[in-house]
Amino acid sequence: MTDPTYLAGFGNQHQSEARTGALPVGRNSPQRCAHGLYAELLSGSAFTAPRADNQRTWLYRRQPSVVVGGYRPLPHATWKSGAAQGEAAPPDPLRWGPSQLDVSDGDFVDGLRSYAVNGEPGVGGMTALAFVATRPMGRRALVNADGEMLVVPQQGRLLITTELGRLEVAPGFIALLPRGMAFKVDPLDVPARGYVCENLGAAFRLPELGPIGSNGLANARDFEAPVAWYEDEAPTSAGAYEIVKRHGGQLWRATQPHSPFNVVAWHGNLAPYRYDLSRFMTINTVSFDHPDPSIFTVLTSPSDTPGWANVDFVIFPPRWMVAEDTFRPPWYHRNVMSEFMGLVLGQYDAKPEGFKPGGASLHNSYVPHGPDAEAFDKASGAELKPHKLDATLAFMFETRWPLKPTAWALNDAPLETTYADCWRDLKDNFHA
Ligand SMILES: O=C(O)Cc1cc(O)ccc1O
Ligand SMILES: [Fe+2]
Repeated sequence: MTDPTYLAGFGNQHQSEARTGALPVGRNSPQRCAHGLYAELLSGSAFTAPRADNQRTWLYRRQPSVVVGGYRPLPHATWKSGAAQGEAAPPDPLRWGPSQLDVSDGDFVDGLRSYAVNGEPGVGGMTALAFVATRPMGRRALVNADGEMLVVPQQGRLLITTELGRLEVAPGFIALLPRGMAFKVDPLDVPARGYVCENLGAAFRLPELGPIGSNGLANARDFEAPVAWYEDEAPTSAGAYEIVKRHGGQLWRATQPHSPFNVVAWHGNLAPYRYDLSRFMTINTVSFDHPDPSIFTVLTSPSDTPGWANVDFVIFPPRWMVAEDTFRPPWYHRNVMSEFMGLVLGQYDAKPEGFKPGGASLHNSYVPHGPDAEAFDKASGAELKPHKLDATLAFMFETRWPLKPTAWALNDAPLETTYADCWRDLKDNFHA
């Protein structure tokens, strides 16, 4: 397929029509919509949320979403969400090798596996997941009524079809799929692999820039929403669609005789996006010391306490290291926030050898961690010339709530049993 076209800008009041005249002018709910369409409102916030946080989109579609059969439970062995679906595990650092690509043939939904969970669906928190997809979802769509889905492809391109249109993403991009909006994720290369953050809290937004000013980090104009697109099929020839719904921390399924991708026109500010992470304007020290990683925040889901994110999406992109008289990799630390990390490509400076693309780590609340012994030795002796960390892309889902690993993560994923050994050779070098 040709790359779909896009509308630029995060949070804008976008509008798009796939048939001329399908969008009503100057009103949302005309007595009769053009082309025989139905008007439907999708809200992302309470009606009375402050204007700056208010999100909603009007959909003009061939049939409304209410035309769907009754839902029945759909078992899923590895997609867990909410602290109640996690396991009690010792407060050790955890690390996994690349998530398995050779799981049995399946689509994006089949291939979702939660590493770690917190919060409660419908209340807040997040889930860190791996996905693998070896086939398209076909006539199957996912609606996550519990949370927004942030997709981080690691291997293989994806075509994501949403009610508002189509997005193509490759490794190095992210896709943001609003809570409650139907979508399907189809691999353009197989197998496709990556990570997902299921955000059960407030919708992701761009972080405040404070003294940075009015530009920088992820710039709003670089986020791309899809243009309207619908499956152009005759009602009689269509065949059933399976709607898989995430609701209350479990899956449900129903069938409907028509495609949910039947929105001919839409307008509003609740939209899916893709974002090319290479557009991130990275800021770092030009003097000394290692800044807090919050300086690399792409998107944040705030909690009700200012500054304490339900989840931050943070990246470690290619960048120049120029700090003088500084230990340049991350410092040793223990944080109240919990850190789930993944690696899209290359090496991560705190663990150049041990952390593999497609792998993951979990440093839970107050679990001590930092550079492995090899990275410490190298960085302590390095000549501090300007140095480009290149061909690398790591990321972190950082959350204020402790994370619980899942049974899959502890028993079936490629969990390393000797991770903590990477710090064993950090000797007592004290000399009085
Ligand atoms: O632990 C990690 O590797 C993530 C991290 C990176 C960094 O530069 C500073 C703090 C931090 O938690
Ligand atoms: Fe950390």
